[in-house]
Amino acid sequence: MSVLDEIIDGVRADLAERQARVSLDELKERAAKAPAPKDGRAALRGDGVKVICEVKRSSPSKGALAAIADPAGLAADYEAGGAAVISVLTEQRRFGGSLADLEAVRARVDIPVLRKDFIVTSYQLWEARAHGADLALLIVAALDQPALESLIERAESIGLTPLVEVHDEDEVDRAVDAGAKVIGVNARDLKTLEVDRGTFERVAPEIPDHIVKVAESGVRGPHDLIAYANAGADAVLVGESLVTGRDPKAAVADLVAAGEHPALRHGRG
Ligand SMILES: O=P(O)(O)OC[C@@H](O)[C@@H](O)c1c[nH]c2ccccc12
Repeated sequence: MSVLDEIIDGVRADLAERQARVSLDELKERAAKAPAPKDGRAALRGDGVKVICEVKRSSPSKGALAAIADPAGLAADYEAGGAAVISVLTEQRRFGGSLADLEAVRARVDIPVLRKDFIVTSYQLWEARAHGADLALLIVAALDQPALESLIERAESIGLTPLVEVHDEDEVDRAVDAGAKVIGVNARDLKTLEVDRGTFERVAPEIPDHIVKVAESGVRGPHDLIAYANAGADAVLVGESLVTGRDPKAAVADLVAAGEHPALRHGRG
């Protein structure tokens, strides 16, 4: 059994417990009262490389990364540093996240917020919207093709922008066929947890121009952002190096400044 399968087993168990407590109708009522969704796709493409900053306490590969007593305060620092989108991990067992974190971040920042989790049913999309998310991650490796298609469609109908995550060329084809408009290439293989920073450069040429391209994982600082930008990334998603660093706001500002360098704009689509 791969790490991804193990994570999803845990996610399904926690999900069953929440479904027993909160009905879908209740979630839909809460979603109707949530702040109107912001355009996640528009936030990720424009002048310069956009930076998605993640609230991440732990990871399956490294265990505890940072205590993060105040996730909303961290998100506010990210926003002040120039982040385009905040990613909030809500998976509990391996990443130490929660829907409470999502809601706290939503209440504090004005930029779009991404629910980062292992989404396998539309119930989780309603949860995302009910707690104020504007985007939701859908991981191709975790879903069969009919499920991927229907979750993309459902996310859009709820007002969420799906960020569809891939790790190789075959998954790009599946994402494109399913109608993805924003694709994230994860440098980390969720089945083995290995990071290969060459993944984006290899896989991105398969992604059609009209689709927004996000390079995920492994960004240690501006040099990694520049490498991803030169390989065609519209945006990068950064977690670990921000939560483990001393000054997240300054670190984000350095990334944003690197991504706004005029030399990078040439040739990006
Ligand atoms: O901490 P990093 O290497 O900066 O990576 C962030 C993000 O890409 C990573 O957390 C991630 C990418 N895809 C995921 C899917 C599930 C959980 C986590 C992730």
